[in-house]
Amino acid sequence: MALAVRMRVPCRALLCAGAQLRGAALGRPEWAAGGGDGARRFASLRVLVEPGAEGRVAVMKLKNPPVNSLSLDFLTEFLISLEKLENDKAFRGVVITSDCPNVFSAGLDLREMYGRNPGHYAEYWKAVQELWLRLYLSNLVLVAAINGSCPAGGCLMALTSDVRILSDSPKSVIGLNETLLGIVAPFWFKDTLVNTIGHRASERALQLGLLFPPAEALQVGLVDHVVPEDQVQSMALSVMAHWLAIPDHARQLTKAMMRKATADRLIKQREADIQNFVSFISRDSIQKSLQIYLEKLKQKKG
Ligand SMILES: CCCCCCCCC/C=C/C(=O)SCCNC(=O)CCNC(=O)[C@H](O)C(C)(C)COP(=O)(O)OP(=O)(O)OC[C@H]1O[C@@H](n2cnc3c(N)ncnc32)[C@H](O)[C@@H]1OP(=O)(O)O
Repeated sequence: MALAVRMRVPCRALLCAGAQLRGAALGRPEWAAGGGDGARRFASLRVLVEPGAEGRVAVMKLKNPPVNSLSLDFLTEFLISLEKLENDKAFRGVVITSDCPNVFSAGLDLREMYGRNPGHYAEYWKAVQELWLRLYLSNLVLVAAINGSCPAGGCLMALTSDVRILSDSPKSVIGLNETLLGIVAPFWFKDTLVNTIGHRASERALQLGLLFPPAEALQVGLVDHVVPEDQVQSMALSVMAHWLAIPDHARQLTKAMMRKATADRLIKQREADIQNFVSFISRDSIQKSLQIYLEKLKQKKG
């Protein structure tokens, strides 16, 4: 039954073209015996996977300092790790969290979208699509333990989870803030948000590029729980236990029923979406906006 609902998306192209070529350089994740409970752990350079609870749950820690920006290499490693977990029948759920202080993920890596060539933009966008499809259609229970700032692509990752727990900290803002950068969230980012908080709230959030502080994120339904910083992971594991009490096949079929139509919209036009992205991001005006935004980030530091 579980096989019937495995919604394998065509990730092979990415994993072959990207990951295998990069594999050696990236320090391909390796399984290693670990933990007295017989659970396994593995690590790559930028993704650390540890057993969470009773060997059924893995905790995936994003470890791409300083801000877990989603570079092409990071995406590739993340996808390899996720596939390992999907293929290991021991695991039924994954908690996704950050190993970088105060930041869950700064979203897409702006350096992948600025000053590169069209071929690079196309490769990068394909990887971003793949990340979304693999997470959104995952058979695993995914819980995002959001322990810091979560803008744009970081928010997209969190939105693909089944449950979101946000730390109660002034740094923990979350939202699709693309318009603040002078860029536009693609339709599948928008669809994911609409599916979570509804049309009107999404319209406002997207146009204004809102980054919601914890109380507001909870109120609008962008996250499900707000807890003190030191309780984010324990809360995630406790919520996970609740979800794992449901038989997998019934939960997976239900998840597929809820999400398939949204995913299919992208699957049916992946190539067109890539071309659209490449021509959009290559525009002089968009490159200028990104340059200004990157400079602002640097100035903030000085
Ligand atoms: C039609 C439709 C078609 C398609 C149209 C196109 C659609 C594109 C969709 C885009 C989705 C995205 O995710 S776009 C990305 C949006 N992301 C953001 O706006 C977040 C920007 N970052 C921040 O706000 C902050 O860095 C934050 C995450 C809060 C952490 O603050 P901190 O004070 O801890 O750290 P900082 O000092 O700011 O940053 C540390 C270093 O990391 C760098 N850095 C920060 N964010 C970065 C990022 N996203 N990519 C690369 N580098 C980043 C900074 O420049 C610094 O570099 P050094 O100075 O060198 O050390």
